[in-house]
Amino acid sequence: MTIVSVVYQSSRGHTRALADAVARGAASVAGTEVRLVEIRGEQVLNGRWNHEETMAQLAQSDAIVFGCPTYMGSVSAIYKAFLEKAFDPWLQQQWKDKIAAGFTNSASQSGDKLSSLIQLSIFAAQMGMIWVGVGDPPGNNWSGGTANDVNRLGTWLGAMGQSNGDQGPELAPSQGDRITAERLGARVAGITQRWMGAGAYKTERLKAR
Ligand SMILES: Cc1cc2nc3c(=O)[nH]c(=O)nc-3n(C[C@H](O)[C@H](O)[C@H](O)COP(=O)(O)O)c2cc1C
Repeated sequence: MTIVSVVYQSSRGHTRALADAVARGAASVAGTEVRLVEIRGEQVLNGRWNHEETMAQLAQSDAIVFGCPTYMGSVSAIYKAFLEKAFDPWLQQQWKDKIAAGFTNSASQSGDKLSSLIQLSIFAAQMGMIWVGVGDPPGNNWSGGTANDVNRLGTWLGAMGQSNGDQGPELAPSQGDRITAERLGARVAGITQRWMGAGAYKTERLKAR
């Protein structure tokens, strides 16, 4: 079994919906154990995040998928406090060569969400991890497109979700965003199996048009 952890923070539930989708996708790959881990505000004390059980779980993981809402154009403060705790495993290069990926969610179509994915990917690079992006072509970029298209926000560094501020997580993010996150989870799990020598990974190709 390879272990994929999805470690996320969510205040209103939209990012949780994406985390659930990533976990669902990873679990669809046979031989993968998925761990869904929530970073919580009450775990931050005097500006420092800590939760030993979470850190122990992450140390055991072959892949870690990071996700949080975009707040003021960057990762949420609670999540940043968690990222800073990773200075401890960094000292022993504990997460080096684990597979990594990321996702974020915000209210605006852009909302400067890319900034959060850049932040997460730089973090993963600092940790010596191997970053996996979204492997899907863009959707919703033509007259017949809809928010239910796969990769409807046209992003590759990580998965994005857009959630209207007046809708709860039962409605937002869109089905397209959820499917994109699910497919990222499956991609991470498959690549992790190949990386760990535990299984084959078949690259999807598109037919010539
Ligand atoms: C403090 C704060 C800052 C925010 N900053 C942004 C932002 O920069 N861009 C954006 O599009 N939405 C922004 N939002 C909206 C949230 O990203 C959005 O409500 C998101 O769905 C919250 O995710 P959650 O439901 O997982 O908590 C902000 C919300 C809050 C509370």
